[in-house]
Amino acid sequence: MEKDKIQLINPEETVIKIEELYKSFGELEVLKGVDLTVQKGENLAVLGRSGSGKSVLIKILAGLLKPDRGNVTMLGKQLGQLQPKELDELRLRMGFSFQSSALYDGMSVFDNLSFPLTMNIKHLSRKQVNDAVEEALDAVGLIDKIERNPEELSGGQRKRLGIARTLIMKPEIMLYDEPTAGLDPVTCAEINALIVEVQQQYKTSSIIITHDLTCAKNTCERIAMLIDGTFLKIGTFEDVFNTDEEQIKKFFSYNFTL
Ligand SMILES: Nc1ncnc2c1ncn2[C@@H]1O[C@H](COP(=O)(O)OP(=O)(O)OP(=O)(O)O)[C@@H](O)[C@H]1O
Repeated sequence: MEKDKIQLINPEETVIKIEELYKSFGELEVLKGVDLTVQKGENLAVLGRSGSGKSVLIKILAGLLKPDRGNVTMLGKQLGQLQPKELDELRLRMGFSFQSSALYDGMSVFDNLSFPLTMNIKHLSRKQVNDAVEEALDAVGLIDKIERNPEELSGGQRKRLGIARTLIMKPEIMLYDEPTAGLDPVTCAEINALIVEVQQQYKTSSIIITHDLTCAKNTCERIAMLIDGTFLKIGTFEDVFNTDEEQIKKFFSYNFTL
């Protein structure tokens, strides 16, 4: 897959802007002045060692954690200035593919999708709900599983269902936390392809937190390397891969699975 051939929708428009972000837990300084922008239509991977603060960063973007200092602007709204209702409205414009986003195992695949839709958008007709569920399942290649229960699906299919559950709300931003973790190489490749399809079909802009270099290379226009609490290097995969920075070279040498 050749990511550099994808045309960004509007590379001039910034949809995520992170400025001078700090977060500590007691004595532990995790984020120490993080700056980052994501352009409209772009997929950006955040790479970093275990414990470097990737999940903390994505939780701040999702509004689940508050930073100690700094600003996050998403879709033109500054997170720190939003009232709870405004934050909820903003979050409806974002899709989350987190490991913790558990599926409802007691409900069918159809109900797993129709439930969040009808919870968030009132007064939809039965046909509108059916059409939306079918469109989201079609997008992730699970239309034939519509009457199954999630526990009957494989790990990769469950991941797809989780993504469909966010797509049903037509998100403008997608946040993926370790989308390929725990999957075999073939399933990883399928999820990577799906992430790119979502970007193209739904015109999303995304941040993808990952350890998986193949995922970063095949799904993202740019990579941001989180080391010692800041982004040491941001650029194309090749820019980052070919850097002389010792800590980045070490990260790539231990993670080289391409
Ligand atoms: N709520 C919390 N309270 C205290 N410490 C926390 C909390 N959340 C995260 N940390 C600490 O912050 C650091 C960064 O954690 P984080 O989960 O962001 O790492 P990560 O880069 O996502 O790692 P991994 O790749 O292993 O998932 C870790 O040392 C972690 O123990």
